[in-house]
Amino acid sequence: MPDDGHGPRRTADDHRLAHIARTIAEGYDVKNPTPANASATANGTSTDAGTDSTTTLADLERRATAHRERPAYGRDALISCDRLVRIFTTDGVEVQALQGLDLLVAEGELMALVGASGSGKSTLMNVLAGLDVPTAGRASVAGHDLLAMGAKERLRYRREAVGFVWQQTARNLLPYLTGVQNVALPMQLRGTRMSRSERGTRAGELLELLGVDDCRDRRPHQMSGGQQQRVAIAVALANEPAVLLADEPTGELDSATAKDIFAAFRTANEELGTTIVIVTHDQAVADQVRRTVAIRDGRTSTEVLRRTQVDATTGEESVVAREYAMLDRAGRLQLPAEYTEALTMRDRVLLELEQDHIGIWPDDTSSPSGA
Ligand SMILES: Nc1ncnc2c1ncn2[C@@H]1O[C@H](COP(=O)(O)OP(=O)(O)OP(=O)(O)O)[C@@H](O)[C@H]1O
Repeated sequence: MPDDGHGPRRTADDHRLAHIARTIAEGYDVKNPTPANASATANGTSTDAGTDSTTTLADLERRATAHRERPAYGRDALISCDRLVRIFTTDGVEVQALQGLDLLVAEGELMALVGASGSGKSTLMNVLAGLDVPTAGRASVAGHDLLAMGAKERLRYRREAVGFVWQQTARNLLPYLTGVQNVALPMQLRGTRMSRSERGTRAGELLELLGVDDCRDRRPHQMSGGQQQRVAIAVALANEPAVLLADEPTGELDSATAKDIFAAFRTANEELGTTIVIVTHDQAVADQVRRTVAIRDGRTSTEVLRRTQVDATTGEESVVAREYAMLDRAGRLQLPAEYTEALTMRDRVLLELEQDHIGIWPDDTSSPSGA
């Protein structure tokens, strides 16, 4: 570019170049760099749109097109949470219960959510259940935008798209109705064209599927805690929701009963194809699902995936579990506390890109020998 001593003079092409760069930077989410148009530093901050002196106009146009045409985040997922934030304000004090949480759940999954007390699990479940509205971010379930729903759609969403089972058995069932009446009630409230006897038949079938047909004519106080929870699952499934949410459904039960309840969720998942998300503290429950996502400080932090492996020589089956750390769209990675503590990693770490992995070392410049 010619410089006449009054600063660089811009040609028409330069203006076009600058315009395209702006388009990329604007349409392009700086928190969401892709290798094609930005890079992430070790602490997760992103650089600009990645232009340098060798970038040509054609490069920029290609990047702008690629950005426009990239598939939307979570497009194929049944549940999609995109940088979800929920801030509670009580007496002027702010609590960030969800701090940019990302989560995708595919249709037909049965997954567990775990995390320390106060990590944000119930807050997330309340958002997914349509009972609470996030402060920022995006969330959609079965095509419903949870931030944009009006009151009418929200009510319909809660009646038809999701079913929930709470920890407190008493919260799930109406005490003066029998098992079959409890299950038939959501169908009645939904206003389906089913006749009373059709509703009764479907309710009976669900109770049978979940192994509690003997609770048909009993009121909740005549059922055990485990039976109440299985009837509660039938209630939650009454309107064939796309998603079943359960917040500590085995929390009030002994471990043998908890196992039965989990088996009932598995039946619902396998027989009806319902997508199920279960919050649990119970490691035995978490161990029985293919995918367990851990939440830490209002964000998804690690994920355990289990798969069945068959020994080639003996033919024996075993379950192999692998733990993964979540890499968010800004390139941020939350390292497990036990790893960072074991190597006294704090504040800053050294990164090195290898051919098939990234090495992470403690910052040796902060030690006297490295200074
Ligand atoms: N309505 C509310 N008002 C103010 N703060 C809240 C509210 N609900 C939740 N919080 C706060 O948000 C944070 C996350 O709470 P949440 O109930 O989601 O955690 P959790 O992981 O479900 O915990 P637990 O396992 O104990 O149920 C906590 O610090 C909690 O005190």
